Amino acid sequence: MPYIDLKTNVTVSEEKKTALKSALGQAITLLPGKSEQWLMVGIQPDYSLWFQGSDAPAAMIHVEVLGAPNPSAYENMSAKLCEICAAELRIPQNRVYVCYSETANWGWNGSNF
Ligand SMILES: O=C(O)c1cc2cc(O)c(O)cc2[nH]1
Repeated sequence: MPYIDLKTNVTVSEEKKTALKSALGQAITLLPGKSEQWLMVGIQPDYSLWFQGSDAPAAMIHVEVLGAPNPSAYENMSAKLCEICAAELRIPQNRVYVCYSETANWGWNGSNF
């Protein structure tokens, strides 16, 4: 049950949101045991976001996962997420932060995994 929350100061069309959702659904498979089947995605366009004092196109991505994937998987995931931001949103890869959170306690459908 991963969750990806993408905030960006770029405007994102509905069509592009769908493309992003699908790309993120593929990207999550880079983390062993994770898949789009349990993935929740949030996309927040037009977000007030500054990086290095500039509001040029940028993105902040939070990836939350149950458990603790191998750190090398996070390397691959960061590369892919930055590629997606560049390809889909025209955001330079050096204006994208990716932050990972791991938790042992995750609720769904009235109880915890
Ligand atoms: O995506 C995961 O991390 C995930 C999905 C899933 C489904 C399930 O029934 C479990 O007991 C654990 C679990 N983890």
